[in-house]
Amino acid sequence: MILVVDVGNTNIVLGLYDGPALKQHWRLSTNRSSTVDEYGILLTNLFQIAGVKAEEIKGVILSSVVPPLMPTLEQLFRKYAGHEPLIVGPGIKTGLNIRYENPKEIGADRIVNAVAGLERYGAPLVVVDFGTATTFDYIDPSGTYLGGVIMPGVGISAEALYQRASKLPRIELSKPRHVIGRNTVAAMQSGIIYGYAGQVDGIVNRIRREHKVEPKVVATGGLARLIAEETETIDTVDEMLTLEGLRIIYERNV
Ligand SMILES: Nc1ncnc2c1ncn2[C@@H]1O[C@H](COP(=O)(O)OP(=O)(O)O)[C@@H](O)[C@H]1O
Ligand SMILES: CC(C)(COP(=O)(O)O)[C@@H](O)C(=O)NCCC(=O)O
Ligand SMILES: [K+]
Repeated sequence: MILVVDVGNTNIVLGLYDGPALKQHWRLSTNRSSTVDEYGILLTNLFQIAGVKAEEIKGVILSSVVPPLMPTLEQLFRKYAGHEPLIVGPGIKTGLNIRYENPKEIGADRIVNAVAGLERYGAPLVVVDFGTATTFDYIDPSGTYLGGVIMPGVGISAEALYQRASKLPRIELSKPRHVIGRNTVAAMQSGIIYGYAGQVDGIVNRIRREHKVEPKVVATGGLARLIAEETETIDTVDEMLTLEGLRIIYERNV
């Protein structure tokens, strides 16, 4: 079995693959101050609950967009999973042809999503990842990664309203029944959810026009399902896309 790990700004998602089959997956919060042993306790408990022995793990692959956590995580997998993790970054074979001005600048999660997306859905393709930030990645009809769009995430957008306007509360990210809110919370939920869906459709339609393509559009990330239901342009939600990409990249490097 191999352990795949995606470190985002909000969550660390782990998956355990037996060949191509995802056996288990877990979500931890990304805590920049947790120690190796604190994460180690979590990992050990998760393995124990799932009935997995550390010896069964043949390798670990890690993608991260949180550089300060890297030393802790590298040590974590050395100490608690018995492996030096393969890190998605310079020197690794992804099989993806990239045309970003500076490929080193792209978040590893975006590369991983593009690899899995291309493998599963083909090109042309847009992958939308609803994480702390929302990212769009565009792969042209020839299968080349061209770049994309980064916008404030759904959670960040809601948080900004609460932080900056005295009378606006923190809200639950759920769909209101109507677009016209008749109280503050419903009005804010409408703005965030329906507004966000409109932004996503706006970006995808702009990509279509600028590139004269009809790409397949796949969404992933913590909040994908909530928003995708309200959009007109997202075709599929694939929650495990990032984990799948990590598994594919691992196999391309062993
Ligand atoms: N299964 C879930 N259901 C609902 N919300 C979720 C779920 N997982 C994550 N979220 C929320 O989605 C947001 C983005 O999460 P995630 O995709 O893990 O971000 P990142 O990759 O940046 O760490 C966060 O606000 C998180 O609380
Ligand atoms: C855009 C991101 C912050 C998204 O991260 P996430 O929301 O998954 O935590 C991350 O992919 C990142 O830090 N990217 C570097 C800039 C770039 O991709 O060009
Ligand atoms: K992510």
